[in-house]
Amino acid sequence: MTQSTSPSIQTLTILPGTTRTGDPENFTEITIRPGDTISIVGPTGSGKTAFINDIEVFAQGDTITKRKILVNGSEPADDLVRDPAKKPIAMITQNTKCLADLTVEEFLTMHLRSRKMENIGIVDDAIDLANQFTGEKIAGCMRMSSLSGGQTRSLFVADAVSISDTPIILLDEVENAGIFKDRVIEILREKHKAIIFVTHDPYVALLTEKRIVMKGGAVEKILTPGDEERDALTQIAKMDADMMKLRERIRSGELLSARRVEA
Ligand SMILES: Nc1ncnc2c1ncn2[C@@H]1O[C@H](COP(=O)(O)OP(=O)(O)OP(=O)(O)O)[C@@H](O)[C@H]1O
Repeated sequence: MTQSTSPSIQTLTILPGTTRTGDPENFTEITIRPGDTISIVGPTGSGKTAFINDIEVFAQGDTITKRKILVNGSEPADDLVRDPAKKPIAMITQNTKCLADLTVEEFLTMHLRSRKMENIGIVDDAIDLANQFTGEKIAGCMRMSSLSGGQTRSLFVADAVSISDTPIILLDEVENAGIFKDRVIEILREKHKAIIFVTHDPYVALLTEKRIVMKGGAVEKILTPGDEERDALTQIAKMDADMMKLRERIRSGELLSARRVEA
């Protein structure tokens, strides 16, 4: 059987806590559903990581922010919070690194076995999926410890989708890490996963449907731009593609003469 052990999540609700100065946060509730794409933006130190950490630990007024997280409208059951096999949330950060001396295939197979799932092509599916997120090809025979940052994060997102089958994926500032963010968003939306990015990247911010703006440790605004930003998104997609080309040229050792900056 290849059943998911994560429980069915219809809604995840964030209830307000307090700002860094102890005042009540100014929103009623934020509800996240499968398929939602959300970015968390704001200046350095504004509380973005604290916000997704609250989601990751299912805060119950017991973190510095005093927020509460409800699952399907209620306080989450204990096993949902404590049993890693049942946890419906995967968090992938810039610092995600795998020290296991295993091949990619062995690593994924071990994860499958720990979840009592049979490998009927799931490992291959996870590797194929990871390869859709990164331009640096991942093969099953590669050692986990030799993967680049982009490959590792792509594999962990694919692992969260294919093996953990978690309905909610949190990504903390992974934008410069060699992953195709538009593909990640597109595929996770297709697979009906909720994805929440902490980001400083304008392209990611505009690719997501909802934008939560943080300030002083609190949610300052919740934006749902809809069509209003469609033209800006087209322009930013082009700028992002140009920046990627430039990055590749610099990586390959090219000297950028002023004449040839625009590729
Ligand atoms: N509501 C809050 N009440 C009290 N302290 C808070 C609150 N929110 C965040 N903090 C604290 O403020 C500090 C900065 O928060 P955080 O790391 O979440 O910011 P950030 O926006 O992720 O910053 P960066 O962009 O630099 O990663 C942390 O020490 C955090 O614990």
